[in-house]
Amino acid sequence: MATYSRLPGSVALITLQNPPVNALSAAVRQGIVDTVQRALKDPKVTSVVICGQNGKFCGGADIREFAGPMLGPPLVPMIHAIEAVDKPVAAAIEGVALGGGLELALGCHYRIAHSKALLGLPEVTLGLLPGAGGSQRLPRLIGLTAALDLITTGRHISAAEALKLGILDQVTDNNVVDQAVEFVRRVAGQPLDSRRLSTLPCPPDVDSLLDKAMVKVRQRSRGALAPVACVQALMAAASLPYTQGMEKERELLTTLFNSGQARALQYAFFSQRVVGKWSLPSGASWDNSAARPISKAAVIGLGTMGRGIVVALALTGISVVAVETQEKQLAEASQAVPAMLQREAGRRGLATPPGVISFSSNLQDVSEVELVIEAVFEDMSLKLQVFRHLTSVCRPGTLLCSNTSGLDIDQLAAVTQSPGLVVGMHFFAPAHVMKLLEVVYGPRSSPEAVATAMQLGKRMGKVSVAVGNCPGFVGNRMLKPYLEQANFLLEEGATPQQVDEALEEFGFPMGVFRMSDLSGLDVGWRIRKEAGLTGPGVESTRTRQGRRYSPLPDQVCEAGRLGQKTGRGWYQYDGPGGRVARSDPWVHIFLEAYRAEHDLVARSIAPEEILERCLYALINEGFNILQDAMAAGPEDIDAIYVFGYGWPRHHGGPMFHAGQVGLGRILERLQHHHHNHPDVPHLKPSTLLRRLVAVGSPPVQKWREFINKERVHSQL
Ligand SMILES: C[C@H](O)[C@H](C)C(=O)SCCNC(=O)CCNC(=O)[C@H](O)C(C)(C)COP(=O)([O-])OP(=O)([O-])OC[C@H]1O[C@@H](n2cnc3c(N)ncnc32)[C@H](O)[C@@H]1OP(=O)([O-])[O-]
Repeated sequence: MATYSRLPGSVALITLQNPPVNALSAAVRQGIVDTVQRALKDPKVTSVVICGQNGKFCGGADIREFAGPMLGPPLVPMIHAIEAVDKPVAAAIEGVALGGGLELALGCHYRIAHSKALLGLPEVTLGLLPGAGGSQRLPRLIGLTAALDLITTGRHISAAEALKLGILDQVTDNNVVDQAVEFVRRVAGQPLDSRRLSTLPCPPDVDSLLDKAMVKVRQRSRGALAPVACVQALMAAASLPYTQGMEKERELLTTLFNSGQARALQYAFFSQRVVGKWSLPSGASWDNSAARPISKAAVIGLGTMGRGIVVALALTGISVVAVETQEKQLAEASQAVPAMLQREAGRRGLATPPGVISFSSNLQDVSEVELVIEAVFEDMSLKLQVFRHLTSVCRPGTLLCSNTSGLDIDQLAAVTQSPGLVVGMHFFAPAHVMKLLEVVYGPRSSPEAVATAMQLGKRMGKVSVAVGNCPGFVGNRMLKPYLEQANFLLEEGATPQQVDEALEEFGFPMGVFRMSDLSGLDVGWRIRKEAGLTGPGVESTRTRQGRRYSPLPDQVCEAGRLGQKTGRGWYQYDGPGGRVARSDPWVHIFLEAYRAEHDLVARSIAPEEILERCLYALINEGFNILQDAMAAGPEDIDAIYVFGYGWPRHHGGPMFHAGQVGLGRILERLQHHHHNHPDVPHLKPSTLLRRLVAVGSPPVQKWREFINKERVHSQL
């Protein structure tokens, strides 16, 4: 709703009220229509100020309403009515003015903001475009170039930048409502024509800026619809009169609104928030488990991951003891880390946190910290050694966390005096940049330890997801069948390019083989050796441990081809460290020889089959993970894949995508492929998938409830 009050000096104050972000729900829109009418009719009122309750102006349209029919007064005429008012109307912006919230402010004649406010039109991140006049009014106010940047990126800008761009008329450190009231009193009676943005001409697109932008946006968007529609709306603004431009904006918005991509992106928006409300099979959860405050932490092992973790911690202002026992590595890290910290602080517009990192080669120096993150080489015996040492050095009650990407957390906990204080904190490279953090709880991890790690993740600006302790946790456990299917497809006739093209066409930034070359083929090779799947004494057959196995990647590594780091892998590069992948004749000859050696006849494989086998195998493992209660719900899995594995956000995530394709279809295709490949267990449809199809394939938002019910009735 919106309240009305009359302030001394004939100013009407309209306050939006819809916690927590005063989103423009039907009730708020009705409230605005009613209060603006009232201000109009009140002869004693000479000017109007619109503000938001609880220190936030407005977070935009109410995204929760998008799933249902649109009720209440529409936004566009509501904002037109404000613009048409013949008394000055000022928006007093505090906290945020985003999406429809900024569009509402653009309908006002003046905009005053607090210096800490954030502004923007992030609709594109929700698969939409500014649909309440933003795509038509903003370019008229700040020009095409700046409008193009804000609308196609959806980025939030500071009040200082908004003032510089000309969006704001004033920025204040004081009470913004008081400032706005004083401002409108001062301008009352002045002509308003030039303040009505819809009446101003839109600067013409003299340098075909928009055509060039369209080419770039199409390349960058990898199949996402909204960025393209944003440019089309701006093209309308630059070439059509306002009313027709608005017609085009409405048309484009309707198309986007009804697109699966918009639903996927809105689901991703809420998934990112749902995972913060974590719960464990024990019943412990975010709202009944207290996190411990952390002001001093330590990181053990200063390789690539360790250095990134030190920076991520330091950026929160926590003091960090960075420990590395190898002198050479320590020397390099103590050079590199401060520079990384400065760079990252600069990128985030933060001042570099003062002197919060100390370097040491002595594990004794972590005796006073509250939390330790171990990031040494991915070898269980080494990690056990470190944990044994830590449990003797650290003071009682210290949380011990491991950055392992898939080793058994409970085995590490077992060598400590307080297994309840051991959790996994699985970062993704580069650890100070990638948003995802898997917080891994073992059967003995205490709710307090999980709560503390989740809270710390939030402080580092991470999307933290609580997951159960199983081999590969969630992300890497699902990646295994995806990688295996890709290798099997090569055996059967595909090329690395064909597989990668199909996945990149789907929207992945990089296909599986280019990604493997980037992260280094030796990483997987070492894990397969440790699992006894390959290595000296292991027979080179295509069946290992009772299931189909492709020795292809092992043989590529045995040929010294470890990816970008050696300049050769599944592709060739311009020397070690090269970034540009080019098809390599060696690989094609190698594949033909391999098929001949194993009597395999190459066949042509369509992109559809490549997608089905790689993605459905991954999705199927997602269902097994939900069945095993290693993730609380589909949103957890989808947030992991969107923020950690490059799953295209406009497809929502693997589990959401399964719902969009149709669970019946996924089941039928898995059965088809499993029938053709009975020696590949991860193609065998998960019981949970079968159960969901059997009960009519409820929408993804209903799975969490269904799984909990099934678990109670031990159907799973
Ligand atoms: C016509 C028009 O052109 C179009 C079509 C539109 O306008 S489309 C809409 C465009 N607007 C946006 O894209 C802004 C989206 N919101 C945000 O970016 C952030 O929320 C925030 C504003 C920067 C605050 O961040 P935060 O970190 O302080 O808190 P939070 O945890 O994120 O949010 C706190 C709680 O508020 C909920 N929430 C936030 N914004 C919301 C919104 N616009 N609608 C509904 N709920 C919203 C959120 O789900 C969470 O709920 P719960 O989990 O507690 O139940």
